Amino acid sequence: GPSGVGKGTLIAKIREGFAGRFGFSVSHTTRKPRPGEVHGEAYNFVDMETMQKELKIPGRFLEHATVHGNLYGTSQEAVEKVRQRGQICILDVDVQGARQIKKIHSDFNYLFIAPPSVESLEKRLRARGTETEEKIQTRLRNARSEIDFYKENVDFFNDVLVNDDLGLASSRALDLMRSWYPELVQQAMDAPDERVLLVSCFVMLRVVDLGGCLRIPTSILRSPRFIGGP
Ligand SMILES: Nc1ncnc2c1ncn2[C@@H]1O[C@H](COP(=O)(O)OP(=O)(O)OP(=O)(O)O)[C@@H](O)[C@H]1O
Repeated sequence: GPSGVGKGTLIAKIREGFAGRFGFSVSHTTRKPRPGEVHGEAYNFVDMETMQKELKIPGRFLEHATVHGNLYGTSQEAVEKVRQRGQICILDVDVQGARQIKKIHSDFNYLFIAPPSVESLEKRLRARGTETEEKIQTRLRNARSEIDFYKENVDFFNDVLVNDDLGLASSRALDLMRSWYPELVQQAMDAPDERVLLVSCFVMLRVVDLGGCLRIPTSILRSPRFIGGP
């Protein structure tokens, strides 16, 4: 999706929603870090000369693009690192990047994040306060062409998500991940639940009570949760 549509925000929500199950591949970029962005976490920040050299190495990058005068790229190594940790890899790329990756990996899932309108996108870019007026205008022009690509190539994407209300969009994103990766649902069902905790409490209370140190009222012990009775 276009710059400022909320890709980073929604990726964070997905990763929070399925703790440890999704990994974010770290892209390379020649753009300058924004305040608070850490090298190797937000991006691998490199200079133009280094990036151009690395792009010439066959198989080093899955995709690369020049966006707003800066080079961005996803290395094969970044994706492999995430997979080796047993995580589902999320790639945060623009439409140009997605088109290159799809030539190699048609088996990946492609999600287009759309703004409710170009006007709302403009508001968000301004509110984020990270761009100059000139950059905002360039990003809006690019956004219009990305939205046009989506409209003309709906089948390119496995799905589209309109990032309107953040709470609703996040919950739709989580539902979509559950439908794409059913193992996420299975793992949640396999996780220990409160019944295990209750049984442990019961066993502990019984042991303590047998020692005569604790008097548990019989009304509690007879409650249906305390299966063993007094
Ligand atoms: N649903 C939403 N409603 C209002 N504001 C939002 C919503 N989603 C994200 N934002 C805000 O919009 C701004 C842009 O979001 P974000 O940085 O996640 O976009 P992005 O698509 O990752 O942009 P870029 O590609 O430029 O990195 C941020 O300030 C974010 O807090």
